[in-house]
Amino acid sequence: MEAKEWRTEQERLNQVREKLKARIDELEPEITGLHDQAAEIRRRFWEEVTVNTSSDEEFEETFYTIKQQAAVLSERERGHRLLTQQWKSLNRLFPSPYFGRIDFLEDGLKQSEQIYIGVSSFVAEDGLSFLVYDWRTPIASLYYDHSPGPAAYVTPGGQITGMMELKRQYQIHDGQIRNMFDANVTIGDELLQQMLAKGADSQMKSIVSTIQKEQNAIIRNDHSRLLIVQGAAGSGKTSAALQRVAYLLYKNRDSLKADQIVLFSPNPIFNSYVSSVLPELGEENMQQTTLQEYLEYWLGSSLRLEDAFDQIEYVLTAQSTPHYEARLQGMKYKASEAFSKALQNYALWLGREGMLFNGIRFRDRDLITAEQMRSQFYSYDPSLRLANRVELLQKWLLKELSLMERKERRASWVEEEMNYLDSEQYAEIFGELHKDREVFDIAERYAAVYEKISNKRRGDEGDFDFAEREEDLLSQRIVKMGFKPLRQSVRKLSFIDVQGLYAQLFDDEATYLEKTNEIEIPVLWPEICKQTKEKLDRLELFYEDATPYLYLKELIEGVRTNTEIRHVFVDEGQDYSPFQYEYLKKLFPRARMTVLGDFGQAIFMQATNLQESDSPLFQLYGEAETSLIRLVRSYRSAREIVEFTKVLLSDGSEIVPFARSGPKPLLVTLEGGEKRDARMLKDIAALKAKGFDSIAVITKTAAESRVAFESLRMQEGEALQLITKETVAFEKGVMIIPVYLAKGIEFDAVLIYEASPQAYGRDNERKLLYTACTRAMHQLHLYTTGDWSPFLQTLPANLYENAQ
Ligand SMILES: Nc1ncnc2c1ncn2[C@@H]1O[C@H](COP(=O)(O)OP(=O)(O)OP(=O)(O)O)[C@@H](O)[C@H]1O
Repeated sequence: MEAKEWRTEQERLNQVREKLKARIDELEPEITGLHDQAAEIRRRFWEEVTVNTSSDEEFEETFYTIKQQAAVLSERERGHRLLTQQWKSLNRLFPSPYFGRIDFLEDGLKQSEQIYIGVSSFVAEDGLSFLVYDWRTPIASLYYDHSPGPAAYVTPGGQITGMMELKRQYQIHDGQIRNMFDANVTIGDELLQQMLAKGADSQMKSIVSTIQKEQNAIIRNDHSRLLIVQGAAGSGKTSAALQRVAYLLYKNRDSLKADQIVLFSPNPIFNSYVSSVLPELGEENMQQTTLQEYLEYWLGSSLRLEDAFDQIEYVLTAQSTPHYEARLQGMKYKASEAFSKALQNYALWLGREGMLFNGIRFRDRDLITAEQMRSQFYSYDPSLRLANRVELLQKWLLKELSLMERKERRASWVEEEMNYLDSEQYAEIFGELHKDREVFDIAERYAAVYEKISNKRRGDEGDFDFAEREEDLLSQRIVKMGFKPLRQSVRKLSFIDVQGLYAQLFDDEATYLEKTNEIEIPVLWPEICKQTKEKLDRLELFYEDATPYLYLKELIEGVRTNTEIRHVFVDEGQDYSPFQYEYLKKLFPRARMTVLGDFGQAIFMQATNLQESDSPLFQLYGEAETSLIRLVRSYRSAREIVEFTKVLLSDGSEIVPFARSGPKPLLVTLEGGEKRDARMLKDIAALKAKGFDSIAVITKTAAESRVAFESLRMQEGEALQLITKETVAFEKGVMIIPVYLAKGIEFDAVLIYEASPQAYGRDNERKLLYTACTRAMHQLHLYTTGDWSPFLQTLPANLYENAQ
């Protein structure tokens, strides 16, 4: 580019920075001023108001001055908050105020406008001219969606068309333009090249300056109830999702708060990996959770839930244990739509017969038996939904309990208890009584005044003496305390034996078919029943049972919902079952959903294909409200790695590598584990020397990770981090990690610990190997101490290098 052009741009940059600086300097005293004012108001709050409650008028006066004072305080605080936000965003802009520019001539206008785009907007003192446009403004979408030539963008007022005369990208550091490119086709590959050539980090980075057109469509999708993104490994799904959160927060800033958005992540480590992107963009983080956390929360403490990682560890390591096949069949079946239908039919059956209840017992006596509940339950109108009948039963139980409670006051244990109350309990009850007494006294005074004014004598009920009632009240209190847990458990619906109801499904084949109208069940059903029931008997639940169990619970008890949440994001969406989606939809009835995933990385048994037209996801909200966007360009890995990994997948042909070159993957064969470990340590040292500081040794399972960790450490592998399912964050360096915990994360170099047929031989292990290899950005090594996995043996030899 011409030197003159550079000079002009640098001058403009200097001017913008001067204005930024001036505004920052202007804001600082204002912020301090407001802060001090608010602090002062808080300090002297009570001095400024005179509290006087001697008469109604004084009380009212006091009330209003307090209210007024509180309003002044909150206004100062709000002002302070807003200015601080502004100050922060200006400071974020200062070192690098923008990354892009477009010159756009709108149809019908004579002069084109120069639009500079950065991470937030900056308006000149006149309050009208934008020196920098926020990347989320409607006009900024031109930058991502178009190349120079005819272009259009959509505003709330309609579409604006015109001609893009220039599209330019900048790399600016500390106020200096380091690089400048005029882009023509896509957003300059040069800048993207440079971004992608950088090293991996322990925290994900924002991609605002190089968002690609198809990613922009994900970010700005406003119309779909459900947006599905199927994208190859490294195609920027997670990146686009996080930018989308930032966009939604900006676009709906008056109505949407960050805590109304929830992201379901594959594991806790991923949570920390992505947690810095939004703050980097000046936004607060959304809520982040894992499905496991949610399931545990709703299940409560009555059952211990196996976690998804223990489940996958079982799938990958327990092949030779008895009844493995049955468990696998069970996992698949329990995640299927057929099972969800079966549960719905079961609920209909329960509407007619077979409900199970837990009787209510008190002091070793049956107060209300399960049988009584059952006959009461089935006495209600059978056309009512189960949940409505449960509600009626609950009301009935509470009423019955009140009647019983009243009767219970005369029981002999109550009198005994009164005598044996220890002083603390007595004091507590007496304290309560005292409060009652105050109420009682007021009522007495009121009644007396009323009597005098109306000249009417009150009825007999007012004529008692408080002292006489003390004993009565004491016994009332004692029984009430005894009944409290009973009432609480009725409110929590503990009288429904959900566990028994779920277990009863697994009694035997004939009754299962009868209760559910099912026709086809897994071949090894008897063994599946046995495993499920044994687990339940131990008050535990397999991971695959958790969602069906909660689903059944809700069919019976009614649905629980969270109406606060407006957007649900599900990352690694291929790992959720149709059941789990159904559950999330019910749980968040007011939310839109964005599901991001890659069926090529579906490593859990309950996987859902996201893109097939018969995918159950399309039925979730109906096809009319669902959009599917596919991402096929892979940005993470160097071209040679993408060429290699895409052939690993049987249907990966549509994955397109980004043109960034690196060494071919290296396949290293060694004799024995000791030699392999020694070679790996040597290779790690060499990779570090090349400047790679995020290196992962990826194993198939957690068990293998532990072995690898010990063995490499014994051979002097210094500073290795072992990553387990409990790890919540990681640092750059060398880590040993099972593949299912490395999901969604990336490393400069990846070393596959053992790529033998034993490790990656079965069909479901193909995707596991693919997932592991696609974590590599720049370099990929695979090791074996025997033969190579069949998935590697069939790869064309020109895709990799060999070493001994
Ligand atoms: N438009 C972009 N500009 C710059 N970098 C990008 C862009 N899109 C993606 N990347 C980079 O590519 C890498 C992979 O992105 P990301 O993790 O979002 O992909 P993903 O599709 O979620 O991958 P996976 O399915 O493997 O978890 C990241 O380093 C990300 O920064």
